[in-house]
Amino acid sequence: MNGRERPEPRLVPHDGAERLARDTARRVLEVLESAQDERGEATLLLTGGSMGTRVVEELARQPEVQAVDWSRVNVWWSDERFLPGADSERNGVQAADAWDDSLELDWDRVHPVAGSDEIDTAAAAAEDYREELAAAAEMEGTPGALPRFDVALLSLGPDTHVASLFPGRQDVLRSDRTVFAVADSPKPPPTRVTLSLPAINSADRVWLLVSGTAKAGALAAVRRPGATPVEAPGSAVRGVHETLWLVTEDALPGVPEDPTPN
Ligand SMILES: O=C(O)[C@H](O)[C@@H](O)[C@H](O)[C@H](O)COP(=O)(O)O
Repeated sequence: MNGRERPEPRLVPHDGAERLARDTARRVLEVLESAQDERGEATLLLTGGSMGTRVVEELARQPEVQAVDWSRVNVWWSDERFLPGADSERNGVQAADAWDDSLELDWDRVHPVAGSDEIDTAAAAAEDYREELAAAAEMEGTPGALPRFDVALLSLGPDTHVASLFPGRQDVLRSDRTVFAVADSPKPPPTRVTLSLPAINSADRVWLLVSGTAKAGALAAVRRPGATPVEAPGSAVRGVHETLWLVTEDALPGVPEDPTPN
């Protein structure tokens, strides 16, 4: 494999959403533990949506939770809904509500996107997040404008969107900024802040969660050979070292080509 090639996505079917959330939480814990063993800290890029939140809820329930030093875990979001900071529809607020207090984070290492009551516009919130990411990269000595993400969790939308990168929009292809504002989102609320596709794809591992029959069409679309990022943004996510499509069996139309039972 040369430096620019990335492994193809690996499809991992699961028997139901509960198993998917639990097994993903265990995978996350394993990655965080080995990142901390390697360099003393670990960095998680979280997603919004119901599946991302379920995975967060499951973390504290796994035996492996003890192996992670939560005070040395950095947390970022791949997208945020531009709403007041405490709004319960914010991805950061939903994750904080799902977070078990026994996992004692250092809140200085948790990086929510600025809320609409803290900063004037989504564009300004995006710029602020861009700067915060770049400052973290500089502090840890990672070249470029992004810190090292050990794992990016994403959840596939029914229209194939990931984070706030929606199909049919050219901003899916943006590479001029690591973070930008999104207007007129088809999924409410309309105004959002998102990491760009290349920023998400800078993660060592990208894991795409796909749960339920309602996502079957979207999964088929991202698996279609030749799918383009604009047609199906979920098809274009690739981690540097690993991409997993962590799916429930009911999102699969039939027997997968190369199933890796879990
Ligand atoms: O802010 C958001 O809504 C998201 O980050 C979005 O990309 C979400 O992750 C998907 O729409 C899947 O959401 P579900 O897991 O709820 O289906």
